[in-house]
Amino acid sequence: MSGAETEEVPVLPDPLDGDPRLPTFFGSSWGAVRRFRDMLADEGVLRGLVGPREVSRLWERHLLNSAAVVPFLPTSGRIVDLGSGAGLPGVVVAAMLPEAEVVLLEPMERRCAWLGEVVSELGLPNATVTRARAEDVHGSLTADAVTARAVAPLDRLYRWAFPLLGSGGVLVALKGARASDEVQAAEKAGRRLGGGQASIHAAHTIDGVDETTVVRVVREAVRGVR
Ligand SMILES: C[S@@+](CC[C@H](N)C(=O)[O-])C[C@H]1O[C@@H](n2cnc3c(N)ncnc32)[C@H](O)[C@@H]1O
Repeated sequence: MSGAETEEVPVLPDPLDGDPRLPTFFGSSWGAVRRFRDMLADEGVLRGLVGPREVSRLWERHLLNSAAVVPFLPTSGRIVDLGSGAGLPGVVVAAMLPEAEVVLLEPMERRCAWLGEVVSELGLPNATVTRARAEDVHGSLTADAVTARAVAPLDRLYRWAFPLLGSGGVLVALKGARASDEVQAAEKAGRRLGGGQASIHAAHTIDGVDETTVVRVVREAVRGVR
């Protein structure tokens, strides 16, 4: 093969594919989550929404990682997935929390088209797609909770997410190993914007799968905050 040709990435099997603990873990959302996994592995890769190397770790790195936010969310009300991208964690959240209304907020047209197809294919009546940047829907979109994965550093997330939340609303962000540094660095900005104390959690899904770091912040004061 000449150097100019596209590199073929061998698709390795996902060690968790076929693991009997997955249907048990996902319960009634299993069918939808399983179909979402297949869509990501096929069309998601072809359309450049997921890297080919991710196919062998879709369960651990993406789907279980997304499911890890669910225990930190309200089970009803409106949840906005800010910067939903390929639908992570929003699609998984919508499948697992059928009583909640989930808004997949994403500015990129191509990703919104994908999200619309996923919602329709999975038959998720509680999920909708909104094409916008978070800062452009301040004042017109409100939420009881906002989720965000791999979108922006915390201080920027506070600026984008808090105006969507009323008092008592929660921001639930999936973060990496440096979450506590980020929390510290963003503390002043968070307080100024009406956020309470951020808590950091190691979220467990199934044994043998890396825990996910979740940062949860409740929005306290709303009046007078800019
Ligand atoms: C790195 S991707 C992560 C996507 C997905 N959350 C995931 O974990 O796979 C970041 C996403 O945030 C979106 N984004 C960037 N700025 C945004 C903004 N101001 N408001 C809403 N979404 C934004 C991008 O279009 C992109 O789809």
